[in-house]
Amino acid sequence: MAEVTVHGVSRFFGSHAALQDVSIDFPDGGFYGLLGPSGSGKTTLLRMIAGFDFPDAGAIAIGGEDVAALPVQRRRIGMVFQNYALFPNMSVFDNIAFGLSVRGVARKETRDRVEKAVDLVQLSGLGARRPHQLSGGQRQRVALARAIVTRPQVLLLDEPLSALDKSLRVGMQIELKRIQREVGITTIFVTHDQEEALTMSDRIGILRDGRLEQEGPPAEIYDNPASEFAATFLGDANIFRGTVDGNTIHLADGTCLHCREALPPGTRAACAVRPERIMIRSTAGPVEAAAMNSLPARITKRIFAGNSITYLLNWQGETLKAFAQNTGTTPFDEGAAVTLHWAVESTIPLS
Ligand SMILES: Nc1ncnc2c1ncn2[C@@H]1O[C@H](COP(=O)(O)OP(=O)(O)OP(=O)(O)O)[C@@H](O)[C@H]1O
Repeated sequence: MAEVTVHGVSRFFGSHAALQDVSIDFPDGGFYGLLGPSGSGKTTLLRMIAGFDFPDAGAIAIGGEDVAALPVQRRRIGMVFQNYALFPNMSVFDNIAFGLSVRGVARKETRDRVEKAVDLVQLSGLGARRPHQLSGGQRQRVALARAIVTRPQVLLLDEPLSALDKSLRVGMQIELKRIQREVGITTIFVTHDQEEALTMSDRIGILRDGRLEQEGPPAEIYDNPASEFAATFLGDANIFRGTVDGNTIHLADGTCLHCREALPPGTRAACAVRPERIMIRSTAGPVEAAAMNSLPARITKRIFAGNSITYLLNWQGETLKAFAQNTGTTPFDEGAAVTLHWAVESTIPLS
C-alpha cells in the first residue's frame, strides 16, 4: 500500500485551468472522497494519478516515489469507472484474470488469485457467466475484483456506484467499504454525491473550479465549513450576510446574530447555520438560554419525510430551511408565524 501525494499540481487545457495549484496528501490505507461540482477537476486529478494525463506544473508521488516519468502500466494502480468497462465476450473469471495474464502470471497462481478476489466480492459460483448475465451490482463487483486482483498500491474509483439504483448503491457502499478495509488499500473515490462522500470517506477534499476549496475528515468539514461554497456543497446551510463587529453580524433588518468566533471588524461577512440546529417555536417568548440567536419567520412549506419534517421559512423575503425530528408532536402549519432559535455555538462564521 502507499500514500499518494499531490503537490502544487496544475493542468491547463488551452487557457482553461482544469486544476490550479492543488496539493493533497492521500493517506496510506485511507479512503479519500474527492467531491465537487461537474467540471471542478475531479476526473482530471484522478487521471493524472493514474498516469493517463500529466500535470503542467507540480508533482505526484506514490509511496514516496515521484511518478512523473512512470507510464500507466508501471504505476500499480487499480481503477473502477462508472461504466465498469468489462469485456462483454469474456466470462467473469476471464475478466478478472485479464490483468494477471497480461502480466504473465502463471496459470495456477492466476486461478488462486482470481478465486480469492471472487470470494472477496462475494461472486462465488458466477465465474463462468458473461457480464450481460449479471445484475448491475454484480457487474460492479466484477469491476472491483478485476481492479484489486493485480494487488495495486492504490485504488482509484471514478463514480463507481452512480449507475446503480439507490437501494443497490447503499448496499454497495457498505460492501465497497468492507472490501477496502479488508484489503487495506489506499483508495481515492470520486463522487458527486455528498452523502456518499460523508458516509464512506475517512477524509474529503472539495474541489471548486480546479482549486481545492477545503479538505479534512467529513465531520470536521461539515461542522466547520470555511466558506459559503463548502457549507452549501457539503450538506444544507442557511446563510446570513451582514456587517461584522467582533463576534456579531448585523443583518440588513437590524437583527444581530452572534457567531461562535470573531471575524475581523468592519468587514462584510456571512455566517452559516445548519437546518438541523434550528428550533422552531410558535411564539416569540423568552429565549431560555443566554447564548442563543433568534429570528421571526413564517412557515411557507412543510415537507413530510417520515422520520423528519423539513420546514421552508420566509424571513425578510429569503427562504430559510429547518429540519425537525418527527417526535409525534403536532407539526407547525404552513402560514404559521414562528420564531427560530439556535445556539451561538451553531452559528459558523464564513470567510
Ligand atoms: N481533454 C480535455 N480537453 C479540454 N478540456 C478538458 C479536457 N478534460 C477535461 N477538460 C475540462 O477540464 C475541466 C475539469 O474536467 P473534469 O472532467 O476533471 O471535471 P469533473 O470534476 O470530473 O467533472 P464531472 O463531475 O462532470 O465528471 C472541465 O471544464 C472540462 O471541460
